[in-house]
Amino acid sequence: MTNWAQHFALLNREEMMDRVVKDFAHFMGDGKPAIIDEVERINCHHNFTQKEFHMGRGVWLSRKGAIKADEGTPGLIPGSMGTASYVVVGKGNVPSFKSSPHGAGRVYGRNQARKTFTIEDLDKAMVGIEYKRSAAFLDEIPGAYKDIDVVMDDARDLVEIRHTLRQIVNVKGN
Ligand SMILES: Nc1nc2c(ncn2[C@@H]2O[C@H](COP(=O)(O)O)[C@@H](O)[C@H]2O)c(=O)[nH]1
Ligand SMILES: [Mn+2]
Repeated sequence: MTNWAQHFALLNREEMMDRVVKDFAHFMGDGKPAIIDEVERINCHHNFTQKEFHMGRGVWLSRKGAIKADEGTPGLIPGSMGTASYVVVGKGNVPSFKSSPHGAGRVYGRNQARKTFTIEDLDKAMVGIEYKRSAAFLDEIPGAYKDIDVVMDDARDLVEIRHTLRQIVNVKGN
């Protein structure tokens, strides 16, 4: 059942990426879709459990708030709607069970963030980034998350940074 659910989730992520590529090709094209040269796809998930082999034995490993960071495995570590995100490659760190953080992680819980921040705070945090202005996103304001650069520095034994991505547009559903 776990394998089936994981496979279902993988196919969902593939479908989402297919749609992004298709829409991007339309956006870039002049009347007809542009030809997109897709060089690499990083299909990276967090919050899952699977059977793996670690330190000499088979274990059921749950990565909660974590991604797999096996040696050479590409991954994504997002910051927040207003800060940098990282394309990484795993180092296969044994004591961490070949894992790394899945994102910046929260300083404020969702309810706490909604009570602490205002829409004006969100406007200030999102200067220069195109986003859908709504109080519905106050719980995801960049200030509700840890500093991603500190998190990345703490994770230096777990992953190598390949690319640092800067936010231009943020799209969230509400
Ligand atoms: N690049 C973006 N990263 C984001 C955004 N909102 C949250 N985050 C980061 O992702 C992780 C995981 O999110 P979660 O919804 O599973 O908690 C989180 O810790 C943040 O670091 C975003 O809009 N863009
Ligand atoms: Mn999530």
